[in-house]
Amino acid sequence: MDILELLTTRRSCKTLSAPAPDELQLDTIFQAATQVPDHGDLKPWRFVAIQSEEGMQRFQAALRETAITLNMGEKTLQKAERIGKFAPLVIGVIASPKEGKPEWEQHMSAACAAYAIQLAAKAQGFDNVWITGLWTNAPVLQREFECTEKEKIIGLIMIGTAENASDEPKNWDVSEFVTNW
Ligand SMILES: Cc1cc2nc3c(=O)[nH]c(=O)nc-3n(C[C@H](O)[C@H](O)[C@H](O)COP(=O)(O)O)c2cc1C
Repeated sequence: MDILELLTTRRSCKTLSAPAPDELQLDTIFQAATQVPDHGDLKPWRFVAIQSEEGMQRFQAALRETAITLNMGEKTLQKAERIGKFAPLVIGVIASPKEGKPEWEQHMSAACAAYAIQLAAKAQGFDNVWITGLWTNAPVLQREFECTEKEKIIGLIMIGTAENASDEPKNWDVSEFVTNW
């Protein structure tokens, strides 16, 4: 896919099934993720790739535990089950700030890595969506991802093959967002 076409038409997808990227495609995704702007070359990110049966079970158990611990009722528990089976590949993106540059800059860099994951997956024919919510904020997944106090899970990128056609590109009138000097 042409890169400008990708950038100007990309949409998220929330109905994902197998296949997921293979090992080589996944490696390309991580090459893209680590090619992002990075002030001070601090590499303020790390990733957890969840795709094995055992990994998926661990992920599902963490979501279930989150819903139970937060005591948010049956609906949340059902949501946990749904998200646990959402996609054949989940990449947890963790902002991992280092000493040397402002923390907010490093979080931005990690966010760029998350977006690069989305783009590199899409460029190889795989749809995806970036989610967060109570799952990434609650302590259970932070414990499972072995996050330090400074680290933050900034996204779960759910990746797979779209079950439905992509949504239309947004085609905004960009003058709404742009001031010309
Ligand atoms: C940091 C971040 C967190 C997000 N968290 C969620 C989420 O928890 N649940 C959700 O449905 N969408 C979430 N989204 C939005 C989706 O990833 C997606 O952008 C949205 O559904 C719009 O689709 P589009 O990307 O095709 O415009 C999040 C986006 C970002 C950037």
